[in-house]
Amino acid sequence: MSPTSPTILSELAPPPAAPAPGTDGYITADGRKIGGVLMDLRHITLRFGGVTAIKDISFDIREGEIRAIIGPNGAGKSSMMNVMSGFYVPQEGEVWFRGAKRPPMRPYQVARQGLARTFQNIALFDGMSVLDNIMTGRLTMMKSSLLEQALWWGRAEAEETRHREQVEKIIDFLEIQNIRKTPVGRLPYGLKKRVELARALAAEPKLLMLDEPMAGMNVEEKEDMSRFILDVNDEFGTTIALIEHDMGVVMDLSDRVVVMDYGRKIGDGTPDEVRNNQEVIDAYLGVAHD
Ligand SMILES: Nc1ncnc2c1ncn2[C@@H]1O[C@H](COP(=O)(O)OP(=O)(O)OP(=O)(O)O)[C@@H](O)[C@H]1O
Repeated sequence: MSPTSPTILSELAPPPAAPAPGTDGYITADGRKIGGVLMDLRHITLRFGGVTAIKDISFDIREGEIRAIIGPNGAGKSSMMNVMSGFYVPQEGEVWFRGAKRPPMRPYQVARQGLARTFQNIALFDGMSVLDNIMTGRLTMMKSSLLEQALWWGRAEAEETRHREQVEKIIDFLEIQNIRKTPVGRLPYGLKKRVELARALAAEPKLLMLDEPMAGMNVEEKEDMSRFILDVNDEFGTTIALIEHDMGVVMDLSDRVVVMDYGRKIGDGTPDEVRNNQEVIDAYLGVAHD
């Protein structure tokens, strides 16, 4: 591995113990409970050869929070999400999750710790039904052996029933009952994004990461997706980190916002604090948003 390239799919390592953090939380203006620190990113630096995508950035995400990462194109937002999801291991810095420092581990191991994500470009199986796509979200939770699954035997049968029940709940919650048998390739864009959200939720994550969940959507689809994000947070208590370019959506949904520019962090705070931060206005917002 080159010292100037991030480690991808790095060495297997046992997952650390995951005690819940004990720091104090707070109650939001709309009555939601925000808990202690769930993920803590400390002095993260990520380089691709000569390009420094992330320069010494630190921030945390609290339990129950909706946390946005914003910034202009190329600011390093997706790279940061890839560090959070374990896809890239940064050259410098530490990722702490549920009170423990995370050693280098494969993304599926990170997923087993309670992280799930959606992607900027939809990553679903077009030829498979909505239901089957969502079921793939539970793969990291399946415990029966391949033989048991092939023979539909013992544990496999009980497991499949339990997974199906959970998936059906999510289908109801996201109001996609009527398309559950439809191949994903036939769906309009907004619904595909909703199916991607459903698949991520199927993994029952503690931290759900959404990379541009509204990209390419019309106004109505954005309203629907905003409502679902709020409902997921409220109903399941899922902590949500999202990258989004639509400032109206970001300011409406988020409890706190991190602002990146050229790999640096130039702002971090509540939507009000961020939109009144002069460096953020100069670099990104241009004018303060109402
Ligand atoms: N795999 C890679 N190899 C080399 N350079 C990369 C790689 N991924 C990202 N970069 C570079 O790192 C910088 C940050 O890119 P990144 O995609 O994280 O930004 P972003 O804020 O998510 O941008 P956008 O809003 O356009 O998606 C850019 O200069 C980009 O060209």
